[in-house]
Amino acid sequence: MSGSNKIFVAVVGVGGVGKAFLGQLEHLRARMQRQNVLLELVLVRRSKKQYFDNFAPLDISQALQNLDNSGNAAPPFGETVDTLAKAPNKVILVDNTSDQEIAASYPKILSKGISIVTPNKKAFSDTYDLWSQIFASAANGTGGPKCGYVFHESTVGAGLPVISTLKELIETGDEVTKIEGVFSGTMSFLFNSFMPVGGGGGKFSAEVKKAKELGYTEPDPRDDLNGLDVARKLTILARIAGLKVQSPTSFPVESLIPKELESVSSGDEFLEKLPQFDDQMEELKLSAAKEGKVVRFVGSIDAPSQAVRVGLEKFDASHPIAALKGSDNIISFHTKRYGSNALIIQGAGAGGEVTAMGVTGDLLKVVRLLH
Ligand SMILES: NC(=O)C1=CN([C@@H]2O[C@H](COP(=O)(O)OP(=O)(O)OC[C@H]3O[C@@H](n4cnc5c(N)ncnc54)[C@H](OP(=O)(O)O)[C@@H]3O)[C@@H](O)[C@H]2O)C=CC1
Ligand SMILES: N[C@@H](CC=O)C(=O)O
Ligand code: NA
Repeated sequence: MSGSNKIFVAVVGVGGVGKAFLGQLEHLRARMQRQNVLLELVLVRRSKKQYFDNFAPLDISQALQNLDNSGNAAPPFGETVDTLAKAPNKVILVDNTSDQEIAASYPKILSKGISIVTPNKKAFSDTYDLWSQIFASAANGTGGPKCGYVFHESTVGAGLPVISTLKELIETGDEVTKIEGVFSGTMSFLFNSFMPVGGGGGKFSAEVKKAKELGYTEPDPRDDLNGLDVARKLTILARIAGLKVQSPTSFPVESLIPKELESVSSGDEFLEKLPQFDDQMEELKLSAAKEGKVVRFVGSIDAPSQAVRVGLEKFDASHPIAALKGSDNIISFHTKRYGSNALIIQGAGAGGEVTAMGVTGDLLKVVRLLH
């Protein structure tokens, strides 16, 4: 197989999503090989360790053991990027972390010709300036053919085709007037299980622990409960829709973090103390039940007024949002073309495998663009 048919893959972050991604990479590698494209895993990295053997291909099924047993202390991330930029083949960097510093270096990575696929929301929902720099440095932005490509489907709705759908609506000339729905797998799971239609449900704090165990929450679940994870997703969608949203804190975001726990120092301490506030959530449940309703955590973007909001809302039991199950997201695109019947996307919005699917799908898009 000629060198030009070879593409190097470097994986940073091997938690819930990263592990599932490695499994899917193995499957994709076998498929691509039949099409004469060789995907070679050449680097794996976690927070403190890195395994890299001068671009020698790693056995994907052994990569995690190699990292943990034979990996070296991770060098500064910038050094790793400089090494990857010298690769004899095209490189795709898969960022499966939620690291802000890695996210901030995307423009530099792309301008060195390295492509990026990622579920990390940080870069795309930070300042508008960083957003502009990323797409000014990307071959699928305005950066030119020597730059890398960037795709981030799993930053909204995990593997659900939310970003690709919104882009296609816009690129084919539709006018998006409103985007609304449930954008968090964690929040969906919490309210569906703590406040199900018809009554009952577990303690709120116990459901938060379950959501973490199921791999739905951010590494620190406070990033879900403070509404910021949903605010980041809405910032990303609003920007794709053409709104110059400056940051995920530039519009109203309702937090579910009890005032008394705002200053606790760690996620573990937060989870330990959260049961003390279950009564407050029970009150919320009872007051909605008195009106025959349930509460859900939703978000919306109104394009004409440029209004974005994130928070709790009450719904009748018959509403599709009230009837969601598990970690399901539901996202409605109201557009000129779709008229009074919105285009609706629904399905699991969190979890390792479904999130990795969006990342692997993005990797495939880059592979096709590079060939
Ligand atoms: N889980 C989900 O359902 C979804 C997640 N996402 C996004 O996917 C990303 C990963 O989530 P998830 O897998 O659940 O998170 P995890 O906490 O399970 O895994 C994070 C991984 O990133 C590694 N990591 C953290 N910081 C660094 C760093 N500076 N350098 C190298 N590696 C680092 C961690 O290292 P170590 O192993 O050493 O701790 C770990 O392997 C996040 O951005 C999240 O927002 C998006 C959609 C859905
Ligand atoms: N924590 C997030 C993970 C996916 O983006 C969520 O619960 O939706
Ligand atoms: Na998605």
